[in-house]
Amino acid sequence: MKMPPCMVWLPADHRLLGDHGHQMPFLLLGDKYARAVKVGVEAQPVMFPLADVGDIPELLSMVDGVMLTGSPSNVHPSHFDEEVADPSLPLDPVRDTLTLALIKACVHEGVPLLGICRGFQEINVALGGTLHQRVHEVPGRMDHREPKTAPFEEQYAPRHPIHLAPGSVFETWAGGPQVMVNSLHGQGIHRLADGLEPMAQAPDGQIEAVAVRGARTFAYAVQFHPEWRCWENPFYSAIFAAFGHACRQRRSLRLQAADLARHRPG
Ligand SMILES: N[C@@H](CCC(=O)NCCCC(=O)O)C(=O)O
Repeated sequence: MKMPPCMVWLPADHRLLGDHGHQMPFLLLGDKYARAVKVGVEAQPVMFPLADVGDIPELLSMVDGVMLTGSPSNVHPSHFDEEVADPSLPLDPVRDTLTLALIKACVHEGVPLLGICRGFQEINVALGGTLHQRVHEVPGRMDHREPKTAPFEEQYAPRHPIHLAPGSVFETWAGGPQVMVNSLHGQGIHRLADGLEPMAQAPDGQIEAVAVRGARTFAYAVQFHPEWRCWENPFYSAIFAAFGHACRQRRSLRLQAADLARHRPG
């Protein structure tokens, strides 16, 4: 019997699109994230448009993993008891409401979870941590933002090294103690949530990868963008391959549970 594809949930961004003053709300998912799931994870990306917090238990029972994508929008600072530092930057409160609850559910239920950039920041905030709203204005920190007017190949090019926790899976995936990564973020971890363990740091000390302490399955997040042409980068592709392995493990358990339920008498 052909196994059904692994299903990975990528929550949508919410943006107003349009011109001439007429804008409509859209639900968006970046192609490169969906493609990284398709090619790197070998799974089917699903978005569940308009999903809300009450839908999480049922929708989680239908998927094998959750991937929280990057986004130009920032996590609303009210979630870490701050005022908005730069009102010119986009926010996405609808996404915040869903993802912050979804993260807790994934950790509680043991659903494989991968956070990328904004997703990395959401995981830290959901578990009680805080963010620098403008890393580049923090004394001693580099400017981690991308050159916005440069071609995408330059924006997503390797920008700085990260030093990996000795003996960690990240060191294994990288094949050594440090590796170059891209960098496209203005926000970053300030206070690390107690439930997270740092896995990598930039030369200026900025945390660049974390693991959920005591997780029963894959539960990692990265500040950089491994989805960018992941099939061309052994480190990036190793992250998605490990995520895919965890998703397939969950799929087997899910299908076994469904089979038992079907054959349960009465
Ligand atoms: N807005 C946050 C997160 C930055 C982020 O996710 N950048 C990527 C945006 C484009 C893409 O999806 O690749 C911050 O500024 O720190």
